[in-house]
Formats: sequence, structure tokens, C-alpha cells
Amino acid sequence: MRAGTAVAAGVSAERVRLVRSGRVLVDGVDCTLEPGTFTGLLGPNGAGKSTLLHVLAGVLDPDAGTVRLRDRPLPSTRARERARSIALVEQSLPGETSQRVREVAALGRTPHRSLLAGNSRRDLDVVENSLTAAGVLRLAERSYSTLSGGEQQRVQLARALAQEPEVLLLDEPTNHLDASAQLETLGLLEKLAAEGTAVAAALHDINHAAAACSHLIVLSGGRVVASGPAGSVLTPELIQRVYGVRAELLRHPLTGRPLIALAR
Ligand SMILES: Nc1ncnc2c1ncn2[C@@H]1O[C@H](COP(=O)(O)OP(=O)(O)OP(=O)(O)O)[C@@H](O)[C@H]1O
Repeated sequence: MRAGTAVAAGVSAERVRLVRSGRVLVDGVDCTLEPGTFTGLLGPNGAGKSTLLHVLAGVLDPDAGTVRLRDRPLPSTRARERARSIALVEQSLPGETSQRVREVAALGRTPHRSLLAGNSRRDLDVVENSLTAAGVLRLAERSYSTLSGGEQQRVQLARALAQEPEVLLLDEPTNHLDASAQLETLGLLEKLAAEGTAVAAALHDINHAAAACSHLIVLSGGRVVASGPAGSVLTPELIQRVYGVRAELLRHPLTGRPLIALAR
């Protein structure tokens, strides 16, 4: 993740601004999500994390600035190419569908198929692997709407994995998950990044971000207040300034990774 410069792969935003109902939600944001990185988007409630993810995914058009996919402005990229390249896992989980879990995950293959074609052998294999990676293969024949919030969240992750995206964007991917599933999901995202995907996730847990992310972007009031390699961004001063809590940087006794003690 580098500030401001265009790259040959991944997604970048340059001086992005988004206004809704007369309110500036995101302002002057520069960021680049490079292949092989896992970027955490941090910031308090209402900082603009979800909005920025939606802008990077092309779901919201910025009022100013440019979003690029592989150096090409997003609006000049064909919708199908965009859908093949960028996956967004939303925070709220569409739960009304009567589809089975396997069918929901298979929706991720849609941009890869021609209009009338069914699932190829490869499509079926990718869906199976995605369900396995997201830990929901055992739920494959269940009706999606009968699943718990955490189970639905994992199925949405499987759907995004089935898309085989170059850029994977996730809005609070661990918020419905138990402690074990949270760590599994973060481990999976780290692995995807290590394999070359550009991964970015809005996260509320600062320790998750410190432990799993290679890079961080910290937002406050719609602006980037800090960005860079995770190890250099999270200082006690920054945490105090952005979240208004005291912080001390420690080392996790079990993993050796950064651990941040927080207090009011
Ligand atoms: N359509 C809209 N019109 C006006 N304000 C909006 C609109 N959509 C979002 N907002 C506001 O924009 C701000 C940023 O919202 P956003 O959801 O991006 O924040 P966030 O950092 O993801 O917050 P959270 O951590 O609570 O999920 C919030 O104050 C929100 O109320």
C-alpha cells in the first residue's frame, strides 16, 4: 500500500471525495491496495471506512478524484471485468434468500460464466474449495436463510472467494464470528494476501489489525490520518488521538505479534 501513486495491479484511489446529503463522507483520500498486501482500514464509528470500501469497489462513484483498477479509471473498466476483479463482502448480510448455501457461494462464479452457460466442472471445484476455505462446506446443502449471522458471514466470504478476485474488500469480516472463527478468518485473509490477492478489510479490533495486517489506513472524519506498514502506524499517540483511549504496545506472549493494551 503506497500513498497516491498508480500501480500496475490492484486498486488505487487518488484525491477521492464523496458527498451525500450535503455531508462530506470521504475527503482527499489517497491509497493504493497492492497485490500481496492485507490492508486494515481503522477508525472510529462513522469515520468513513465502509464508504471508502464502497468507493474502491466501484459501488459508489466519488464526486471528485479517481479510482483505478490496474491503472485504468474504474468507470472506463467494463462491468464484467470489474466484477471478475473486485469482490466486496458487505457488513450487512442479505438473509432473505431461499437459496442453498452452495448456490449462494456459486453466485461468485457469475462474472466468469457466459450468460446462458451453467457451472463448468472448474466452477463447481472453485465453489467447493471456497466453501472449504471459509469453513462452511458442512453447511453446503442448508438453506442460507436458516443460518446464524456468523455462518452467513462465512458463506458471504465463500461467495467472494469463489469470485477469485484480484482485490478482496471486506467490511468488518469478523463482526459476527466467535473467537476461533475470527482468528481463522484473519488467517485466511493473510494467506490470500500472501498468495497475491490485494486484501483490505474495515476492522474495529485494533489488535486484529496489528496482528494480521501488513498495512494500515486510519481514517477519522473521512480523512486519512495515518497510513503505512502496520508496524509503524499504530503508535500510542495515534490511538489516543483517533480513539480517545490510552494505549501501550506490547508483544503477544503466545504469538510474538504486536499486542495493544487499551484503557480509558
Ligand atoms: N447516504 C448517506 N447520507 C448521509 N450520510 C451518510 C450516508 N451514508 C453514510 N453516511 C454517514 O457517513 C459517515 C461515514 O459512514 P461509514 O459507514 O462509511 O462509516 P464507518 O467508518 O464504516 O462506520 P462504522 O464503524 O460505524 O461502520 C457516517 O457518519 C454516516 O452516518
